[in-house]
Amino acid sequence: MELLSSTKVSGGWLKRYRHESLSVKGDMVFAIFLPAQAESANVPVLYWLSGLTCTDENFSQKAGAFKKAAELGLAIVMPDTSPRGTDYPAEHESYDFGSGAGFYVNATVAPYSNTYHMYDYVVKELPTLVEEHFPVTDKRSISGHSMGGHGALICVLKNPGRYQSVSAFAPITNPMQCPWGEKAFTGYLGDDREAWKAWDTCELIATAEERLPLLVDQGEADNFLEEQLKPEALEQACEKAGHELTLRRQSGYDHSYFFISSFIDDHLAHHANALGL
Ligand SMILES: CC(=O)Oc1ccc2c(C)cc(=O)oc2c1
Repeated sequence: MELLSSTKVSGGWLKRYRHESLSVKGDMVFAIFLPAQAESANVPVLYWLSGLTCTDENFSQKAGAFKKAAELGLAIVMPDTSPRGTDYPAEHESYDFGSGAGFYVNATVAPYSNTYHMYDYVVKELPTLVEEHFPVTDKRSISGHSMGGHGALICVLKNPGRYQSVSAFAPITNPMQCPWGEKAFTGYLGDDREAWKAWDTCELIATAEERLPLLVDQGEADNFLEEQLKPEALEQACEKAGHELTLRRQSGYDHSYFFISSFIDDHLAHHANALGL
């Protein structure tokens, strides 16, 4: 692992690293915030999954999360949103597919199937690396925004027992039924829509083995609300399955990090509570 930068913030440290990933067969960059408490004890970790076009840096620079995380004694790990450094067909042509848009799946369609294994990376490889090299416990929570909200929800639903809590900001709740998801799933997973169900929150909710309560914030002035995000689909799936959902429709908020920064403290408190902080 190569340390790229180290910055003191809120009494803790924000560090960025580059490392060689086996899951994506190439270099990946991630950031970790370590609160001051990590100097004397191991602390639990919140994994933050960012949305389309983002890198590890959007959350660290715009969410305003570190003051509260420092108070709580919570580490935050921020991975990138796709493999980098390849040049596959269509990989760099649009903001919603390929580079910056890994969708947290394991691609099965060539050539993306060579390296687009963001699910394995964020669920297994990165936590193993983090828990080996940093003063953290194996108590994990996960959250994310938009494409990353979809990622956080599927990671929890597919891995009972692995996370203590989950939340999301404006998640893509039903990717099988929206343009972003249909494009990404066709490109990464192929034409068989049955295979897509294993990566769709609304499908996974029906058969989940563990039912961690979901905290979701959704801006009512979000331009992507009706066509892409579909919070009502999540409401219906949760209602049908008896899955606890706190869906907060936030008047006037859009899809930006201004929205995230307005409510991130509530999400950190939700995770801290589940993590016993
Ligand atoms: C920094 C920032 O604003 O990030 C951002 C902007 C737009 C989007 C969209 C449209 C989708 C998504 O998944 O993430 C995302 C993130």
